[in-house]
This record gives sequence, C-alpha cells and structure tokens, in this order.
Amino acid sequence: MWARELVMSAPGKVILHGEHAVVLGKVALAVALDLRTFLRLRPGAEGRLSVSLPGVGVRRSWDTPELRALRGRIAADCDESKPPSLEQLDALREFAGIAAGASAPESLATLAFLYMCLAISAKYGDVPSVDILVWSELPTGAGLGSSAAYAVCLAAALLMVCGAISCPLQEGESTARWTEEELTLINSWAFRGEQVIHGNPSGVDNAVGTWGGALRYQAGKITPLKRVPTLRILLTNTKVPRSTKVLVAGVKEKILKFPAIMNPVLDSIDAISQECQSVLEAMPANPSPEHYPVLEEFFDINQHHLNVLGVGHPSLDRLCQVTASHSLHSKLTGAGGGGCGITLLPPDTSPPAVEAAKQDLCACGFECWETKIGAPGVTLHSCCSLSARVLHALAQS
Ligand SMILES: Nc1ncnc2c1ncn2[C@@H]1O[C@H](COP(=O)(O)OP(=O)(O)O)[C@@H](O)[C@H]1O
Ligand SMILES: C[C@@](O)(CCOP(=O)(O)O)CC(=O)O
Ligand SMILES: [Mg+2]
Repeated sequence: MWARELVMSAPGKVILHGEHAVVLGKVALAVALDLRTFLRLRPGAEGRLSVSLPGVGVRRSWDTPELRALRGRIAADCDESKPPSLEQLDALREFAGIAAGASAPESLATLAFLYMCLAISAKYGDVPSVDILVWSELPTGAGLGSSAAYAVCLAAALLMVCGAISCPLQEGESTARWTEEELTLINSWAFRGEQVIHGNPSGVDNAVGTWGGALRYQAGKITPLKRVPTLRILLTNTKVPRSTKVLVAGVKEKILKFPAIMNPVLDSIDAISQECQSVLEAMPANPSPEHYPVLEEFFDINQHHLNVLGVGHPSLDRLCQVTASHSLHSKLTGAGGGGCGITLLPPDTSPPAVEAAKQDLCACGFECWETKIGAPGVTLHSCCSLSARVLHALAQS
C-alpha cells in the first residue's frame, strides 16, 4: 500500500514553430514554459481510488474491486506500445457515465485518468488505493500543452505507485528527477494519455513536459537543442476556447481534400523549423537586436501558413495586428483556433513599448504576460519546496 504524500509537476510548453505539421511527421521546435501542472498523491482509504481535478470540475471516487473488475474486461493486453482501442474507450465511457462523442474537458480528463490508471496497473501492479489531486497554473485548452502536462503528471504518479519507476526523492531533498530510462517510460505512457484526449497527437507536448528545456521533435525523435539564447517572449491568451482534437482533425481533412496545395505548406513549415533551429543555435547566449529580424520574419510567414491550414481565428488576427502596430511580431502557438499567441520581444524593445502593447492587448479582452522559457521537465517535490500559492491550491481536498 502506498504510504507517502508526494507532489510532482510537469511544465506546459510553447511551440515556436511546427504545430500541426509535426502531427504529419515534420519538425517542431518547442520549449518548456514556467507554468506547471501539479499532482498531489496521498495514501487513500483502503479499497478506494479518488481523483480530484478542480480545473475541470471533476471529483470522483471508485471502489478498487470495481475498477479491478473493469480492468479485467478491458486491459488484458495493455502496453505503452499500443494505442487505446475504441472498444476500451467505449467500455470506460459506459463505466464513467460519459456519453459517446462527449468532448467536454471533464469527460476527456476522466477518461484519460481511467485509461491510464487501469492500463498502467494492469501491466505493473494492482489498482492503487490513493487520492490524486491535479491543479494547474496553465490555462486549459489554450495551446500551452495543459493536456500533456496533465498526462505526464498522471503517468509519473501511477507508474511510481505501481512500482514501475522509483521514487527518487530522498529525505531532506527538495526536488528530484527520474533516470533517462524512467523518463522514457513516463513519456510513453503520457503519450497514450494524450491519445485519449487528442485523438492523434504528435507526441511533442508530452516530450517537452517530460524532458523540459528546448527541443526539436520529429516523428518521435527528441533532440535537445544545442544552445538556446535567452528569448523574451510575450504570451497572450485570447481566451477564445478551442479543442486541439477538433483542430487537428480539421487539418487532416483539409490535407486529404487538397493534398497538392497543402503538402507544400507543410514542407515550408518544416523548413521554417529547421532554419529557425540553425539561427537559434548560432545565436550568442545574450543576442543583440540584429539577430532578431530573421526570427521575426519566420513568425510572420508561419502565421500565414497556419491560417492557410485553417487554424487561425479573428482573435489571433487581432493579436497580430495589435502587436504589429507596436512593431512586434506574433504567431499563434499550439493548435490555434483561438487560445494563445506568442510575440517576440527583441532586447531593444523598451519597457514602455512592451507596456503599451500589453495595454492594447488587454483592451481587446486578452490576458498577457511575459514568460521565461526552458523550464525543467517532470519533477518530484518535497512539500516544503513548494510556494505558498501552490501549497494553498493543493490543500483543497
Ligand atoms: N488541470 C487539468 N486537470 C484535468 N484535465 C486537464 C487539465 N488540464 C488539461 N486537462 C485536459 O486537457 C484538455 C485540454 O487539452 P487540449 O485541447 O489539448 O488543450 P491544451 O493542451 O492546449 O491546453 C482538457 O479538455 C482536459 O481534458
Ligand atoms: C497542434 C499540435 O501540434 C499541438 C497542440 O498543442 P495544444 O494541445 O494546443 O497545446 C498537435 C500535436 O502536436 O499533437
Ligand atoms: Mg493539448
């Protein structure tokens, strides 16, 4: 029986270039964000598994014998190398009282939790009697990888409780990370969780959530960027809700309909990611303003490409126009269709200019904040190493 109280966290991400194209095997460049999802794991009452997801309004509890019986029906051949099957997901929906085709955040979050819990425990151990609470600093469904950060935290917690990976946090330590091999396993299971939520994810978001930092991702191959300069980025949330699953499916449809028109766009996005990688790796750690015009042009071109793919939105057009009126360049990030955009802030941008751009963006009803990129990947924390804000959020039971 699990006896320790622990907290783990995983970062959100910003895709600099390559969203959507990455689903079709092209290169993406992504960086971890300093906004994280936290999971509190506690011993539960014997024979009960409880989950609380305040961000999406879920609070559920099940008898473990009941879950064991369900697992016996659906999870006989569960493995991190296999995607969740339609039959497995149908059985989980029926068990949880979720309507077929339901795509509300609470339904997808519950389904991903049940799938990961039953599949991981079927392979490595027993259905655990634990209480799990997940709370996030990330906006949900805004392009910053909240689904992946959720799936990475769940994978780490469930694999640890089932004994498939170690608990690396020693007494007296404030944080700890897992070995490369353990991180690879966490990443593989998190990808399965993303499949439940997204349908057809590329795997870039869970890779950043697991490894952190800045990386190049292509068809499952993860390569940390050799050198990433300190980039100042303004993140703007248009607050227009959208679903990654729906947008990814829309792009697929468009490519099937107009392959000769759309494939060159995907190739061009791939070229932008590759060129951008070369520029970033050649830039000094603290770049001067003359390094920026090329990066800014890449943002502009890619934003046009993403509009061609059909994942733009009037709110994102507005965001780009407002920042352009302050001589700043922006693009959407993540799945688009609303959600967030990123704006590059060259080092010679004066604080009053950034302030003026922020004010104009806020006047559109958007929320914006400056961010640091390159945060650490999935991490275990001792409670005393967490900020008062996080502790307070995790104190809700
Ligand atoms: N804190 C959270 N708790 C539970 N589920 C979450 C949380 N954050 C995200 N999710 C799940 O991820 C989904 C959003 O994923 P997605 O549409 O990919 O947007 P994004 O990953 O850009 O935030 C939600 O509908 C929900 O199912
Ligand atoms: C559109 C896509 O490239 C990124 C989606 O990111 P998000 O869920 O919007 O944070 C999809 C994917 O790579 O799985
Ligand atoms: Mg997502």
